[in-house]
Amino acid sequence: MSVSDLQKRLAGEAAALRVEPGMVVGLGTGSTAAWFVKALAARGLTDLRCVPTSEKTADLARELGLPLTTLEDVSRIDLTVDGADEVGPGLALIKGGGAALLREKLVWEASDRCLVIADAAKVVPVLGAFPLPIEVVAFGHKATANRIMDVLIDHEIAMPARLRQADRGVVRTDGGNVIYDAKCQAIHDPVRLADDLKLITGVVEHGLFLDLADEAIIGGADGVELLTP
Ligand SMILES: O=C(CO)[C@H](O)[C@H](O)COP(=O)(O)O
Repeated sequence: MSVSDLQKRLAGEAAALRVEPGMVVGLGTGSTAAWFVKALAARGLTDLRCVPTSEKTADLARELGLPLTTLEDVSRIDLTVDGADEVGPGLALIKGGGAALLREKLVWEASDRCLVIADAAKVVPVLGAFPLPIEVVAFGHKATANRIMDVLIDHEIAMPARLRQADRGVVRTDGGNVIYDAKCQAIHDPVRLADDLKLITGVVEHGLFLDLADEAIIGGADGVELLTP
């Protein structure tokens, strides 16, 4: 197992210990969240109800016997545990590397507590080295991308956002949207950028998760470290 995988696993296992019987738990998406899901299933807690943030996580949770529910069927989620692509100052995050940002944000916003889990390499002094995912409605997405570019230029970001592709062609999210990844290098005003992106018609969501995380468990060389905003 690679060093980063080991650190992800440590963080996921530590987070699973935070879950109590009877809780409604939000299950994040990605390789770190998968460690959490496996460790949670291994605890065999009773009366859990789990809200997955993607079809992929739902499949894993189902396979491991975790009881699933949906955001429509629960009024609140007690605790959501999810990974991140970057963890910046104040626990401002970039998420969406796994294309689940919209469902993730919906689940996070319905949660009483949100716990981020990550390996140490994800902790950064300034957000933006990881390309910022922006989820866009497929209809007219090239026109929307032009308007995203205008906003990026206004934020002194010169690189155009790139349509996310995989081996099988353009990546579609679980909701059928496409993703543009914006190479920002450094995001100096994440709050203004988040607001400006949300104002563009056709932008469904972006991967800036600001003021949402309550705590982070970071896996490192010497075990786990806790971070708070
Ligand atoms: O936001 C996400 C998915 O949309 C993931 O949490 C993020 O990409 C981190 O993934 P990993 O744990 O595999 O590094």
